[in-house]
Amino acid sequence: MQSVLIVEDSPMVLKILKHLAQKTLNYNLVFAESRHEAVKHLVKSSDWLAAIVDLNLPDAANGELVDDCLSQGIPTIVLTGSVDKEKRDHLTKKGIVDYVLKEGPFSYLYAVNLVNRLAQNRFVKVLVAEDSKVTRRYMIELLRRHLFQVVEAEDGEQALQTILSDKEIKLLITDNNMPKLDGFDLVHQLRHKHGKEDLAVIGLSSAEDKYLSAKFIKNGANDFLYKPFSHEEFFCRVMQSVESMERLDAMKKLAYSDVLTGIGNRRYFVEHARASLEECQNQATPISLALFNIDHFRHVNEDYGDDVGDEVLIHLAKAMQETFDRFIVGRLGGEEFCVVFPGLTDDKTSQLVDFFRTKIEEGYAETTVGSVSYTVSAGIAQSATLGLEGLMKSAGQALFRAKEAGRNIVMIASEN
Ligand SMILES: Nc1nc2c(ncn2[C@@H]2O[C@H](COP(=O)(O)OP(=O)(O)OP(=O)(O)O)[C@@H](O)[C@H]2O)c(=O)[nH]1
Repeated sequence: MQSVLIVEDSPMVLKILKHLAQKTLNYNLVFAESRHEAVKHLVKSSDWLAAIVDLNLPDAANGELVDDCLSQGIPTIVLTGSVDKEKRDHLTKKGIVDYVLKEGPFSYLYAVNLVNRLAQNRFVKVLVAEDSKVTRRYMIELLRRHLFQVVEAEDGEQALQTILSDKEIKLLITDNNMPKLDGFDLVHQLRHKHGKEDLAVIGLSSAEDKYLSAKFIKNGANDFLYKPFSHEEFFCRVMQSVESMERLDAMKKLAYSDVLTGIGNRRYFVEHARASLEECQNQATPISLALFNIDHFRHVNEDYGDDVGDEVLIHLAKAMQETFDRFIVGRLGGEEFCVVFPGLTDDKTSQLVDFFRTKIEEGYAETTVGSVSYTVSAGIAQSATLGLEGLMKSAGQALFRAKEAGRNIVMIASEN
C-alpha cells in the first residue's frame, strides 16, 4: 500500500489533519511533527503517493522539507499560514501540487481531498492539443504534477484521430487556433460521438475576442481559459471539468444499472441492444436474442422468503454476466433477463444458452439459508428485419413454449 506523509508542528492542526486523513484516506498514513522526524520516514520508504507538508517547521523554517519531498519526486501539498504573490510564485516554480492556507477545518479537508484526487488522476488520461510547443510543454508539466496521464497533439486533425482511437482519453484541453482543424471544429466533431459524461473539454485561446469563451462552450466545451493563465486557475478549471464529468458518469451508471443485481437494467439493455441490432442488420451480420425466466420462481419466494429470492436473482445475474461477458446482458424486471448476441445465429446462440441452462440446473445459489437449486427456461429469436420489440416478442413466444413444454428447456422461435 502506498504511503502519505503528513507533517505539521502545531499539535492542534496535526490532530485535525489526523482525524480527517484517517476518515478520508485509504493509504498508509505517516505523521511527523518536524523535518528531522519526517526525513527518517522518507529514507525508510520509497512508495509515497503524496505529502502534505507545513512550509515552516521549527527545524526547517524556509521550506526545506518541501524541497526534501520534491527532490524525492513526491507530489507535495504545502500548508502555509500566509501567502503573497512572491511566495506563491516561488512555490509554484518549485513544482508543488498546490498550497493550502491554514484557515480552518475546510482548508485541511481540501488538502486531504486533494490527495484522493491525485490518486484518482492517475487513471484519467488527458489530451493536450496545442500547436505552440512551449505552451504544450507547460500544460503537460502541470498536468503530470497532478499525476494525470498525458498525451499530446500538435494540430486539430491529430487530436481528433488520437481521441477517436483512444477511448481512455477523458479530458481534452484544446487551443482554438491550430493548423488543419481548429478547436471549434474539433469539439463540434467530437461531440457527435462523445457526451459530456465521457469526455470533458476545456477550450483555450489567447485571442482578445471576449465572445470566444461563449462560442466554445456553445460548441460543446465544458469550460474555457484565456492564455496566459495562472497555474491555479488552470488546475481549478481542470478539476472542475474532471469532477463534473465523473459525477455525470456516476449518474449515468446509476440510471443504467439494476439496483438489486448491479447488472444493466431494462433501459441499459434496450439502448445497447437496439444500437447493436441496427448495426448488425445494416452490415448483414447475424444477431440473435435470448429471453430468460426462472422456473417457478414464485415457489422460491414462498418456500424461503423474498430475501432469499433476491439472492437467487443476484446469483443468476452474476452467472449470466460471467458466461455471456462478450454480449449485452440486462435484467428486464422481476425474474426476466435478456441477452443479445451480435454475430451469432439462433443455432449457435441455442448451444451457448443450453450450456448455461445446464450449468444453472447442475449448480445452486449459495444463500443465507444454504444452497438453493433452481432452473431457467429460455426463448431465442433471430431476425434480419425485425426491430428490437419484434425480436423480443418472438423470443417471448418461444419462452412461453419452453414453459408449456415442461420448463428447464431452451426453445428457438419457429418464425423469425
Ligand atoms: N424475491 C423477488 N421476487 C420477485 C422479484 N420480482 C418478481 N418477483 C416474484 O417473481 C415471481 C414470478 O412468478 P410468476 O410470474 O407466477 O412465475 P413463476 O413462479 O416464476 O413461474 P413460471 O415463470 O411459470 O415458471 C412472483 O412471485 C414475484 O413476486 C424480485 O425482485 N425479488
